[in-house]
Amino acid sequence: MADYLSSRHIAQVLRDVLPAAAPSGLVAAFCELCELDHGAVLALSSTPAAITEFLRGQGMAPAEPIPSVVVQNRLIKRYRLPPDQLRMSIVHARIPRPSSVCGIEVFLADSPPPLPVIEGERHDRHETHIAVRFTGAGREGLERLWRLLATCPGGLKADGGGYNPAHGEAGCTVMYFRAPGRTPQNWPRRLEIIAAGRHDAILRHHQTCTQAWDAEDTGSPEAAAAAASPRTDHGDHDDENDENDDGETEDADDPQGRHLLRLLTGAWTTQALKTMAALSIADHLQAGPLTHTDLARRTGTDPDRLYRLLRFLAHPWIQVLTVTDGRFQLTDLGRRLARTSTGSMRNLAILYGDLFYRSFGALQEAVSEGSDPFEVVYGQRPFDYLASHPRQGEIFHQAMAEGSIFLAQIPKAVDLSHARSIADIGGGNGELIAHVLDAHPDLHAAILDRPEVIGAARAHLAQRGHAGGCHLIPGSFTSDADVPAGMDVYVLARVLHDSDNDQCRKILDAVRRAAPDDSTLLIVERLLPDDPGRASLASLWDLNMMVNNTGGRERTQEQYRQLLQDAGYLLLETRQLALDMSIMIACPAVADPSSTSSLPAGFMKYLR
Ligand SMILES: C[S@@+](CC[C@H](N)C(=O)[O-])C[C@H]1O[C@@H](n2cnc3c(N)ncnc32)[C@H](O)[C@@H]1O
Repeated sequence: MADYLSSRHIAQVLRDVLPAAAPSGLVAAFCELCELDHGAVLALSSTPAAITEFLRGQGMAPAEPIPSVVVQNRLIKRYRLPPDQLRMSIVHARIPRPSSVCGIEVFLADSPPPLPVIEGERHDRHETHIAVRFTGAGREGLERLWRLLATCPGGLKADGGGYNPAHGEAGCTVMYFRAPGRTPQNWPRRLEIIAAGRHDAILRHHQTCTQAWDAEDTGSPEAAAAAASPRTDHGDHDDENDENDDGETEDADDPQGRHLLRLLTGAWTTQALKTMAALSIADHLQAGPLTHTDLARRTGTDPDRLYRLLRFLAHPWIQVLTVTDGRFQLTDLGRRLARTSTGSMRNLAILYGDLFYRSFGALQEAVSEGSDPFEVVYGQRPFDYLASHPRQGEIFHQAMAEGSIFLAQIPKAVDLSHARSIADIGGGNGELIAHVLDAHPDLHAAILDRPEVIGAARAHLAQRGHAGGCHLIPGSFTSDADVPAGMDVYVLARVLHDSDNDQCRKILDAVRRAAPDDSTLLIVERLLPDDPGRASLASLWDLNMMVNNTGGRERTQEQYRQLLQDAGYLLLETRQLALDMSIMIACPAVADPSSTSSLPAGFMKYLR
């Protein structure tokens, strides 16, 4: 580490430790605002004296070892050791380098560490990181650096931090970041920023992001709670009273309470975002920042109340707006609530904040009594309700096409070059078929959906440049008369999860009766992981299916395999799409009479 640091300029070190996609502007900003402070490593020797001796031999001046509670607890937790099995120390040493005050930090065990620690750390080097010292002036520079890091392509994430009052005259604030992947030296991409003084606002924001990202990474409620517990380091310890490697103490706050408040006020956020979407605030802000009075005039709203909504939307928990000099501006996230923006989710915001919001109010009864919330609240089954409330139906079908980047991936995820025809069963407003036709304009395409949806499909396909390019069939997917026969490919995208097993079997049976033996069936769904502790959006949308669809549920791959088998299909392969979606490729489970193989006909074709 010492050789590495002393042979490199800060820009080279940063290029190593930042994600490969980090823009050169980010490295330049670091060079302008920071100095290299130290590199940290874990040394696997059982005798601290040997390490300090070694450091002296390298021309460094090691300080006396001090206990490092945080590293110790992190290793104990990582390797599930009994609490008294490991004692860790930390040694600081300056690297003899004329123009620099750069140093190294060595973590070491006071007695021989257990074998799993040696093996694991030698292999993964979890503790290795690079630290830079912020030398820029003022809060703005530090905030700028933080923003640059947080928006850096490549997934750099906040990873804990704290304030150490004992470090220097005014104490110091430290913030850790980590990125996926490893450096060319095979170290984890882990970066620490040290800033003199106390920077409560940014540190608080940093901690909030750490908790949110940790919870997102691991997905389990336990992980979310653990992530929400006070942290002063880049690791995974959970002792509130610990000091970290550099001796930081946690700011006097209640990060866990903060995290819980954030969860408990999720409904406020849903409503604020829905109001922003319904009032077209993002559309008005697309041309540039506006004051709240300007916006109030344009949206016909009460200026004081609008101001309070905008301030809420600019809070770091939400961050769809920023405010500078009294003018509100869209962030990239906020832009996606405008009608015409790429990847707009405006209708989804309205759907989740209105129709689906009210039914979620009946969740408790659903869990206690087994009732169907949507029917309890609206008195009709979801698709019947949408048929009798055309405006809500329009929002629903547009919302289905939004946030559906995975639909665009389908023509690439599956080879459709052999196909001459494709039928999207329950195809909604035709977004998927539009993507398929973009890639394969000569395909003969058909959409079957309920009669009231066909108009929306016609309009959407025309808007996407495929007017008349698709046969639109009003009808029911359980009726043999309606499911088109003889197609090469059938698609059921987000259809089966709307229904209970009996209804799924009826849909699959009807498709199977219409499908030639050498056809292919594509099923697009979110698959529940077999391990309920593994994070997947499927677990969240399963609850939505329970609330907003009679009998609806997400399923595991095995459950789909079984349903397919019951209907005479063989699941061949599953491929991943964005947003935790999967596409399952199946074919009729019949032997190909012209083949000597006992494999089904569809399988052979698929292999070609
Ligand atoms: C969740 S949406 C999925 C739409 C589209 N496949 C997608 O992934 O965006 C379910 C679709 O099934 C349609 N649907 C519901 N009941 C139906 C029925 N009995 N026959 C045909 N389509 C039906 C709905 O109108 C809706 O378009």
